[in-house]
Amino acid sequence: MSLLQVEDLTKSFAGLTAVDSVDVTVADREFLGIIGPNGAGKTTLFSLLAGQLPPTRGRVVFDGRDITGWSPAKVADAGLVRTFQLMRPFESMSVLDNVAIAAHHRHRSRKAARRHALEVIDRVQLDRYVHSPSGSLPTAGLKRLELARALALEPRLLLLDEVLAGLVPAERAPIIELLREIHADGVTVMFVEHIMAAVMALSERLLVMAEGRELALGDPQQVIADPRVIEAYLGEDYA
Ligand SMILES: Nc1ncnc2c1ncn2[C@@H]1O[C@H](COP(=O)(O)OP(=O)(O)OP(=O)(O)O)[C@@H](O)[C@H]1O
Repeated sequence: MSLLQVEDLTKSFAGLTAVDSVDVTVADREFLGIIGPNGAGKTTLFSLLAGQLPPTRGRVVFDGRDITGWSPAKVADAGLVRTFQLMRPFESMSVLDNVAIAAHHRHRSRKAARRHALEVIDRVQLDRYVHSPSGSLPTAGLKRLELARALALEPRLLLLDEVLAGLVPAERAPIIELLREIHADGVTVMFVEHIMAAVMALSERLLVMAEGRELALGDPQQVIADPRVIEAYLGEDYA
């Protein structure tokens, strides 16, 4: 069963078409990797799906409802949640308070929101930082906090935008494992990432974007062997 249907999705910025007639269907509980060169339109696609940008053209259907043009808050309430490449926690506030603010969208009472926030903080293994100001977290901790804030919204579909960027390889492995667990818990994931080892370890299908368009979509092993993908993104060294 499909959870997300994207039809002819297009976004133009004064003369530049950042996302150009993208059609993609994501199955419930799928893990879809998305790769492509800088400026390919990956982040803009996420902004269109999550309601941060209105499309110039096209339609987004999520869980059977046409959510095109909905506000980010309404989209998140429906269960479609994104993380950001540039993380923006409230730095002077504790990890707990940052996650509790997100949890409040699902839990009306302060007590229930804090209880849910603590569960999510445990889930992402940030428990030893629970009362620390989020500005004091190391980069890997900030990544976990960004995941926790998204998970506190109880997503059905999670859009992950370069959650591994800025991490050294030793820090990546536990986050990759965490993403695997989140997916195994039943969350559908769309995963924009440049770290190919992670993309290949996690993705069930792979979408390659270039110049706003779909260049290839399908089985990850087949997609990375496609000469057009090698030329546009991976380079001969990868192949
Ligand atoms: N608000 C905006 N106004 C004008 N142009 C924009 C805007 N946002 C993005 N663009 C342009 O749209 C194109 C796609 O950008 P986008 O950030 O979506 O690419 P990306 O694939 O996410 O790249 P990266 O891998 O570097 O994050 C780029 O040429 C970018 O400069």
